[in-house]
Amino acid sequence: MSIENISSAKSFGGWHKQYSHKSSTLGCDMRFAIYLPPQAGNGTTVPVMYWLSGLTCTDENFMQKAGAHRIAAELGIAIVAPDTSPRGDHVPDDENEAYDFGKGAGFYVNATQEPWRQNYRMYDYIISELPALIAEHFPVNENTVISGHSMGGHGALMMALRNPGRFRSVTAFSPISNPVNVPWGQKAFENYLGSKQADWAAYDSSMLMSTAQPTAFTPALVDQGDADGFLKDQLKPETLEQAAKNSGYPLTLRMQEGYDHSYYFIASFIEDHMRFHATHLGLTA
Ligand SMILES: N[C@@H](CCC(=O)N[C@@H](CS)C(=O)NCC(=O)O)C(=O)O
Repeated sequence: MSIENISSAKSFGGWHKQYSHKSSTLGCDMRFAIYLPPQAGNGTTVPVMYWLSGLTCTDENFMQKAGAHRIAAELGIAIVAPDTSPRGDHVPDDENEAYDFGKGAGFYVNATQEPWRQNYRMYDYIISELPALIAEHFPVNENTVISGHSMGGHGALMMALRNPGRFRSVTAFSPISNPVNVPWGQKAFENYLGSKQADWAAYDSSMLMSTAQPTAFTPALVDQGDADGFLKDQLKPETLEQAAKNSGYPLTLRMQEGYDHSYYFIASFIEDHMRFHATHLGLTA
């Protein structure tokens, strides 16, 4: 599978690079970004943190705003930031180009409904196609962790819950914790997955966590700002907390006083998240 480099910039002794490639899963050209820490290369492979962004984002928001390169360089962790949906003029979008559905809002699911199902297959893209591409082209090893924000926090938790043993640890900022019960999730799932709510459960972190078996536990850290304007209606961290209590899941959920939904919040705590991952990757945190 070939990839085309579209930008390179040295950062904290490592490299931030953007690539485009033809995605067979999504049926379109896609862009992703990778941060390679200075330890990567010359025979040395490094672990990877996948970062899943939220609504309206591309590969750029996290890389430009989170301030994660310094700590990734110190710990020796590569970061891969994919886009949040399929792209291109031939890819269907919300009829009103709404920010919360269609392009920029793939919700990390495999759509089953027309006209979305040909392109909107972000679950398979993140779980299968992209990691294979990263392993083929970059000095990374199989040790993988996953994090995300909001829609991407839902994506990160859901992917860790559905793939026991795949990720050493998972963290999320302000995740959409119970998408089947909030407007963002209901709009996306109804369109992508159809009106049968039973088909939505496989993508709901709270439902998955509530019944998780101890053999399938992945250590999880979630931060949520208590001044987040989306907290009450869209995010529902209390549902995730209850789910963890039900199954005994190793979830640490921290309410952070005064923080909102923005990248200022992410930048304030990303170091904690990366050190949490480093501990579970067996690196010096
Ligand atoms: N009302 C906002 C909702 C979208 C939003 O808050 N997106 C979050 C993720 S859910 C984000 O990361 N935005 C991009 C950024 O802050 O760089 C908008 O229309 O942009």
